[in-house]
Amino acid sequence: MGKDRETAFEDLIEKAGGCAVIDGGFATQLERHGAIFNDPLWSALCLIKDPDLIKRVHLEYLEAGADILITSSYQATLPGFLSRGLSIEEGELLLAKSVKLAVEARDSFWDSVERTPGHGFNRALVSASIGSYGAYLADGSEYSGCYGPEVNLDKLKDFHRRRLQVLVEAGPDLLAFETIPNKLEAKACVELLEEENIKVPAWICFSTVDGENAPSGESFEECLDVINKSNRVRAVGINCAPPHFSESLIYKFKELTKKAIVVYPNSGEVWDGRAKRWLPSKCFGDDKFEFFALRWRDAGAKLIGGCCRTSPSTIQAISKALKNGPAQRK
Ligand SMILES: C[S+](C)CC[C@H](N)C(=O)O
Ligand SMILES: N[C@@H](CCS)C(=O)O
Ligand SMILES: [Zn+2]
Repeated sequence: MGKDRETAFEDLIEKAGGCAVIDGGFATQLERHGAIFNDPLWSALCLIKDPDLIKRVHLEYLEAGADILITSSYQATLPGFLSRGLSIEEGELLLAKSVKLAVEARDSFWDSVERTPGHGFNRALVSASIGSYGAYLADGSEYSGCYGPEVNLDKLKDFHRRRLQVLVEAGPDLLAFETIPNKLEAKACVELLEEENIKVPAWICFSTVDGENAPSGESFEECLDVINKSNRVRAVGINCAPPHFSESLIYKFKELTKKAIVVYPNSGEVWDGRAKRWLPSKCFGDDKFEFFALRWRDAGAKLIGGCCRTSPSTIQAISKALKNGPAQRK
């Protein structure tokens, strides 16, 4: 990996004025366009059924001002694809395709704005999503951290290994481990990055349900201890948790790590893993995200975006708050 690629992450944060904007809920936006994910593959179904829609949603987030696109691979796994009758080769092609679609969207968007004076956009980076084991289980355990006694470190590493290799081979700028719910899985990710000699900069994000600890009940102090040992992890934070938890967690993480801090909360709604639906609960709108984004930046976050149930308009509100938004092209 060349020097430019190694520093692309830090360079982007600097170019963005000290705080880069991540995109918003990806599955959410696919669903708004009519995709249906009542399925163990959840949004990865779209990689099979409607890849053009994936590209369209990436473009919508770029238009909204996202500096970083997260790929559609959150729940795309080889065992998941195999259980649908696909071959290993077909599954690997779909994983690579998730990166390709985001890179194509980024490149075509950048081609279209690059020469417009004062456009206000940055050339976005593509972060390959690696959802937790709990996401694959599709039983809500990315929010409980309860993987059961038979799941050990080796099992988690085996689960993540081949997908990680295929995604890295496809050439993303970054890696996004998302909704990690316990220390064991954080350790598996860290060890895997080392064992596989992964040079692509990674972030690791935890979910939380109490706003203080990982969903497993383990403290972030012990979780971050594991992560701080790795130079391959460049940022750490929280995703898909209610936004009102973010500020105090940024302060907590600042005490626990020197790594860049990343937050991309959901809307505040709660996922019912059994019923596979979002429960109506306290929900924060775009105006609140605009307000919160400044507080998160002031608290020290370097990457800010949205997760489930947020949309391009949420990202536009965040971008407006953090950098006066991109010039509107419409
Ligand atoms: C981030 S959650 C809403 C993703 C969906 C979940 N893993 C499931 O399949 O039920
Ligand atoms: N990147 C995924 C995260 C789900 S928690 C998405 O936005 O759909
Ligand atoms: Zn989410």
